Amino acid sequence: MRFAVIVFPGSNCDEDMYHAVVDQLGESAQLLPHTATSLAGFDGVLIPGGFSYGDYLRCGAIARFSPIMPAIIDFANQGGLVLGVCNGFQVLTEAGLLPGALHENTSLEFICKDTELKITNPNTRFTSAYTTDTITLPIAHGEGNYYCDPDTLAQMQANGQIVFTYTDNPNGSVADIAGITNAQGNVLGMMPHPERAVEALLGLTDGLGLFESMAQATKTAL
Ligand SMILES: NC(=O)CC[C@H](N)C(=O)O
Repeated sequence: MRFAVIVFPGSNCDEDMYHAVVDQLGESAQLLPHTATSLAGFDGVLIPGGFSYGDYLRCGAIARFSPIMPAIIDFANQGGLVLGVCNGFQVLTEAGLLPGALHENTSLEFICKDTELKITNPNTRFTSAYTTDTITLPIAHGEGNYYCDPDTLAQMQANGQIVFTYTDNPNGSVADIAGITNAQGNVLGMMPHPERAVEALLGLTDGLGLFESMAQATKTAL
């Protein structure tokens, strides 16, 4: 499987994402600058965390207009797997590829700690490799407070689009939401960082299952 890891000015988890899929998973990947305009030859897109364009206006609001975005939107609309983590999740909501928005944490503080997550939908292209329903991943964000209107929430619940929830909500997210997919299930956004939890040396390994699930889903589909 060949992943594109998108690099915006201000991304700071791009190398971690690359390390996770190449060094830990054994798949191939390429760091792709925000100025690129094509995703030809890639089977999956990883939008990493960070502070794209300095978080000016709102997190992800400027990245959403970068040259690579039309290609990402096309890729997603054709059913390609797209993962956005943290700032990547914010970019995906700004781009309209995922419903809702990320507000400031209710504490108005940047929160950096390990969190326990419940896998609320194990039957997705991002979670199928997990054999447990509870995992621990780190969070590191100032604007992770997920919001959507009640109708959208009900629709997502009915469609199984809520994939991860916090067991102890750290940021005020509606329905304890930590990660969601689009209705088609090929785009996932999540605030916790799976790429920071892929080897014992980092203290956590629960992120690996997510990348394994993506690789399996792509190989099955090919
Ligand atoms: N780690 C991240 O991607 C942080 C995202 C964003 N800059 C925030 O603070 O919410």
